[in-house]
Amino acid sequence: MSINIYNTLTKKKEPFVPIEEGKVSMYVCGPTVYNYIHIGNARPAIVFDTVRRYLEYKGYDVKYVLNFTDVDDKIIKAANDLKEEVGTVAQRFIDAYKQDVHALGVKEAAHHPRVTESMGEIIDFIQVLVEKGHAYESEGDVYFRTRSFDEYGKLSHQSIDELRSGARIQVGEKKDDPLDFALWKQAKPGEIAWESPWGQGRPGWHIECSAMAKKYLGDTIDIHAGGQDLTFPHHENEIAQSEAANGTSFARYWMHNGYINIDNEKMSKSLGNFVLAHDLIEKHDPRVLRFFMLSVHYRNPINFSDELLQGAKNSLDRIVNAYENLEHRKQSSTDLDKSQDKWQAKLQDYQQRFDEAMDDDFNTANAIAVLFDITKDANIYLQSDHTSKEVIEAFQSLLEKLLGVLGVDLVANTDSLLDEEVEALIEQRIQARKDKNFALADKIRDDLKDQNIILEDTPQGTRWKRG
Ligand SMILES: Nc1ncnc2c1ncn2[C@@H]1O[C@H](COP(=O)(O)OP(=O)(O)OP(=O)(O)O)[C@@H](O)[C@H]1O
Ligand SMILES: [Zn+2]
Repeated sequence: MSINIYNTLTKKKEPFVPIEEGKVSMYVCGPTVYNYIHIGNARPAIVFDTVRRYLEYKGYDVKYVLNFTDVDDKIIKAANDLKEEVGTVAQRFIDAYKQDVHALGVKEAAHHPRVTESMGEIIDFIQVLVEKGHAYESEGDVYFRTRSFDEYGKLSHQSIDELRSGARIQVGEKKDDPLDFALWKQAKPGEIAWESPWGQGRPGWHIECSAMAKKYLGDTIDIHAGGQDLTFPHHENEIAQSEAANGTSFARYWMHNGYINIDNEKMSKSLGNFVLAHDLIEKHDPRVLRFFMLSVHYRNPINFSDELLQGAKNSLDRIVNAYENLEHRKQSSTDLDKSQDKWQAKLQDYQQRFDEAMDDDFNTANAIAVLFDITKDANIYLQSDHTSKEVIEAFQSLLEKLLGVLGVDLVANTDSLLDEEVEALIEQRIQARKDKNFALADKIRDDLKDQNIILEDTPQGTRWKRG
């Protein structure tokens, strides 16, 4: 059976057919890095990582790209408030993002493009739009001419007339039509800026994703994803820019996750009703947060509460306990068990049911229900007088494999080192080298690498970063 994906573009579940057999290109809109992420921001990171993991489990080679918006109004404001450089603030929160999502079991992306490192591609992209008559300069700004793109509104299923009736030109905007949007913004005095054919300025938000997706994944990508609030205007505008410039379809499947709410209101930085992922991870095993997110279908809203999180913890504990009981029982098990075939067949059936749930638009809630059934059966099996090592191992390896698809390790993840711990290890390594204990120095370097921490020895000393 094929994987069916709910496509926001068609409002239907459609069988997934990649552009190139066996390969999937996936672009996920990443964070604007001016603050720590809250658990709402963690939701797209976790659900689309799970989509990726399932595609990989099904044998696809997935190229996953997630961008960082490292210059925009909010970051500039944060930098001014903190009296720091924009780049310093952005780097701090990129590191924090990587640390948080790594702790949450999110696999590393193939590329993490940043706006400030993609200025050439962004300017070229805007130039093509200007040349093709889809964009115009106005007093140092450049705007996309929305009415030049006939299909504008197709993702959010709104007609251009409906959209226009609600739009107003804001003070300071120099555009012809209220629906036009900025591709390039002239710099205000003293603001961070880049040189362009239209003078000093910086890109608008939407254009970065069109330019970076093209650079890393080509004109047409398989899956484009993000939170539901990005559907309009961000993704609508990405489609307009990319299809107008490239003359071909931009993304075949558009996926959007639902919100994490608090008291039925969207968790957001601006409302101040947020729980930082970082704080939650310090108090709870990060696997619980991941498991909690996946216990609801990704398109449904989640109303966050401590009780729900506790419920997820109890559920995960049940699975982990069964796994550990299997481990204990393994030693006293023999190879002689006549019921072996029956259990092996049952386990195969469970895997099939898990796959069916995931094939149905990545229904992790139903997939987790299958994991509970396996757990229940494992407990029943453990009550038999005679248990077979092979059946025990089959139970364990199925649980490992299927939880692995959900990105949940059966063994607690202790590898999210704090900055101070990394620095202490680096000190130890420096000492080891002074002592000519190169074996220890290399071991520390390798251990850190396993934790996604890269060391760089420079004449000024050892620098480190999260990979
Ligand atoms: N409450 C939420 N539930 C689920 N996803 C969310 C929530 N808030 C933001 N997202 C998603 O998080 C990702 C990161 O977005 P970004 O850093 O731009 O956050 P944001 O939208 O500015 O957050 P906020 O709304 O808190 O200001 C986006 O895909 C966005 O759709
Ligand atoms: Zn985007």
